[in-house]
Amino acid sequence: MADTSTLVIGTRGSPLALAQAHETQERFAKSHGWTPDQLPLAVIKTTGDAIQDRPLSEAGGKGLFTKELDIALLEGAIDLAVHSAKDLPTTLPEGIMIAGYLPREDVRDAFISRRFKGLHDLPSGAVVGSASLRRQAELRRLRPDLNVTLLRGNVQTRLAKLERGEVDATLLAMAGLRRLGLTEHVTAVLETEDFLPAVGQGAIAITVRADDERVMRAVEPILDAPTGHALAAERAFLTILDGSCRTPIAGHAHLVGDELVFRGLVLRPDGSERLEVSRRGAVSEAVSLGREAGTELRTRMPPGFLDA
Ligand SMILES: NCc1[nH]cc(CCC(=O)O)c1CC(=O)O
Repeated sequence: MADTSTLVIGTRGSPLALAQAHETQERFAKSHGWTPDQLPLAVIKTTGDAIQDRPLSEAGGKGLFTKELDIALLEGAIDLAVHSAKDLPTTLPEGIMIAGYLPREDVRDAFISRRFKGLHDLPSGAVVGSASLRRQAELRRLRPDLNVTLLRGNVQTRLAKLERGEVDATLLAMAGLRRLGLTEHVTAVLETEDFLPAVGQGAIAITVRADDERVMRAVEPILDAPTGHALAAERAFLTILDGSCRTPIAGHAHLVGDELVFRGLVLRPDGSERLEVSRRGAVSEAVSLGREAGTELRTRMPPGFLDA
């Protein structure tokens, strides 16, 4: 391994992943005065990057974006990995842990269209593309008259498909658009009350080797505690419901004063049914709060809901 003042950052190669890795370097520069050459980037291609034609839920789920980075961490080729928290599986491989999260970006989803001002201005039959089961199901629930289709690719690819007229509208995370400097494309921002984000949306997770205290100590000053509390609740909620990665699930926690306020929901993929839960509690209870919310939804779900 390199000397004590060098850490190799592992990242995927997509423009968003690179922006997140650069943000991590900048936060190290601010808090430690480290220059980018002390934090070299190792760009690692993941299985998920190669799959463009199918929903990832069908191809094998979230681990597709993390497996190669996990291996690089465990082999010592990198010292930390930078991920969109939203894309991290609930269970990580033995020997790897989440050190924490950078301060969260905007958690909301954006509505993007060239011709229509908002979700409710879309004419019946309009084509709305998304790769997210959660967004597809919420769209179908709010507007059963729309033609909701699969739209894959990275953020830029999706915007290009929209420009070419392949779809009338799409939804993307504000966080990614902000980090890429692409907010000029946003037509309307969907408030969390109306359109609940995915668990982890807007947060950047840093993973490390579970036994590497040197790296953990170095990373600690750039981590954000409020984001950590929110993510603890959200990920605990997801863990309880994660029976199938084909289930549309949303969950969001945030601090109000020193209290954690959480909302979560599950939907049938066709949008015909939607179950919602909310909880408030102390930050110290973040994990049990998330678990209880998940358990409540499980008990309220009709048989077969998760397999629909
Ligand atoms: N699954 C793709 C993905 N993973 C993270 C983001 C955006 C950034 C974030 O949510 O933190 C996106 C694109 C999107 O949902 O628009």
